[in-house]
Amino acid sequence: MRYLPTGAQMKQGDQKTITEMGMPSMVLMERAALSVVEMMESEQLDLKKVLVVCGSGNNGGDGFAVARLLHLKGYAVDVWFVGKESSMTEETRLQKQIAVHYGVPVKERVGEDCYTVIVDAIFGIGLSRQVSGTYYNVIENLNQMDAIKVAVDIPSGLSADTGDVLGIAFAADFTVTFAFQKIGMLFGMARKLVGKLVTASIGIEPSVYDGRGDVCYTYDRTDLKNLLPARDPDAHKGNYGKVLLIVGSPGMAGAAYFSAKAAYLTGAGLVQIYTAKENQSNLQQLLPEAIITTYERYEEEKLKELLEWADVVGIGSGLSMSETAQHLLSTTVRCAKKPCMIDADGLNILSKDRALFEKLTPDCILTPHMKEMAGLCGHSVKELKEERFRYFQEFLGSIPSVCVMKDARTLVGRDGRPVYVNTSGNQSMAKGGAGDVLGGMITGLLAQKIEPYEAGTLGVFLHGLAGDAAQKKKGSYSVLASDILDGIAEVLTAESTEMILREKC
Ligand SMILES: NC(=O)C1=CN([C@@H]2O[C@H](COP(=O)(O)OP(=O)(O)OC[C@H]3O[C@@H](n4cnc5c(N)ncnc54)[C@H](O)[C@@H]3O)[C@@H](O)[C@H]2O)[C@@H](O)CC1
Ligand SMILES: Nc1ncnc2c1ncn2[C@@H]1O[C@H](COP(=O)(O)OP(=O)(O)O)[C@@H](O)[C@H]1O
Ligand SMILES: [K+]
Repeated sequence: MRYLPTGAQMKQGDQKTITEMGMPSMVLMERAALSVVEMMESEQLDLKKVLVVCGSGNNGGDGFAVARLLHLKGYAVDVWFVGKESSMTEETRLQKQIAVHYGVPVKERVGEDCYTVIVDAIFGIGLSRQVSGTYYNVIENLNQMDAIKVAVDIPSGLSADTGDVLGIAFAADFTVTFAFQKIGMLFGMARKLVGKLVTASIGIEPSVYDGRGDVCYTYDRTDLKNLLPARDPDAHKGNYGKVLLIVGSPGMAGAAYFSAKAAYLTGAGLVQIYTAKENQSNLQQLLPEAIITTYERYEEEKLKELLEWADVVGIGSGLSMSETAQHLLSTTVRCAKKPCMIDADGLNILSKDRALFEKLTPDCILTPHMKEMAGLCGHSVKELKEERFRYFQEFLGSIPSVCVMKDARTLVGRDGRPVYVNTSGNQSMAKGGAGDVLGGMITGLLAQKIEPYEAGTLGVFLHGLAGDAAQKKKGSYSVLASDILDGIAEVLTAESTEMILREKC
């Protein structure tokens, strides 16, 4: 698990380390600078002539320290100080003095010199407003220079909170960020402007955020072993849950297939699909492992019997917005009284039926993509993209359920729990059927008695890993939902092989 702080939260982490651990600010800065130099050397950058551009804040202080360390290693370095003397922090003033004492040339302007590497230490997480005036011109100028570009902590001009470009931003080839990747680096233009990212440990420990519900987090592959439910050698299929999937409509057998197969591949014990009669023979051939039950019209008693049978329910993928679909959803939400994943058309129906929306329970998990989310919360997709955290939190405050807001960076949350930000997955997954697979996976995890919030975070993470495995085989263009299904098996096979090896050791 890895925290993803905002700029302000990172500052609190710095301060806590300084005041509570007694770690001097100058030591943190030295370690930050050392990590930048280490990256530049290990990446074998051409350090023939380096320009370090420093602002007046502590980001500039890091820059002066980087320049001094490079100078002492014998590299030719110039510092271009573009900040204001009057607004320098105490640490930066000190770093500037030290650099000057060691003989580092500090310039007020740069002329025609050619540099092989440019280090950007103008603004870090303290950027608080639009970049304008001289700073704008400097960054514009640096972006036009023909050199390898290295950003200290975050490219200057990028918001550490949103990834927005505040006027203009340094376009880095490499960024060395300190202690934690900042949340903004995952969104918007940041993904293009950060370049290759190195997260350097400088003495600020993750424990600075322990117990805080407001700091977002993500998972890495190494977390998987602690997240997956154990498989008991004495188990029978009943141990891993009975899944009822109310999915698919005439012409939408695929959604039923993808979600049911995904539930099985993720570990569910038994999967029953309740779908339109027209899909029966197709589904029986596609997935003989599933029980297929069908309807021609809405039958309340039959549905209630199936809801009684199930341990968990998944509803909505490819369901359509027909009257039958509306009855199916309404009865499920009102009567299921068990964990229930609601996807796709289930969500579209919910956004039009506010009385039903009010019946959502803590056992429900909604999986809207941005357009479905717009329908549910009443904000446009544009607004959601611009202020995704604000509207997501607002929505969580209005429901007792878990919400998985799907996008290139999917968010998972529940009111009162921290927001999970997914960092697995890739652009090859922007294809029809990928969401059906996710819905099935989450339902499969619910069936294994994982709580809805954890089923959401783990399901989304695993789904992305499965997409990454698919992309390795099929590239960024040709991945189909069925390749993501294969990816689930690949990821879980690798993980269970490791589990077996660990048990034997
Ligand atoms: N002890 C610490 O606090 C540590 C800080 N570190 C570095 O310090 C950075 C944060 O330092 P600061 O909080 O001093 O902030 P910054 O160095 O990011 O810059 C803030 C300064 O820029 C000004 N400013 C903000 N936006 C502006 C704009 N658009 N136009 C003009 N001026 C603007 C602010 O008024 C302030 O003077 C981190 O990113 C990191 O590089 C690291 O050395 C680790 C330890
Ligand atoms: N660029 C991307 N990067 C990472 N994940 C992606 C990307 N594009 C799509 N996905 C994932 O693929 C899934 C698509 O879901 P959805 O839009 O509901 O698809 P469908 O309804 O066609 O099945 C979501 O889980 C989303 O997070
Ligand atoms: K910077």
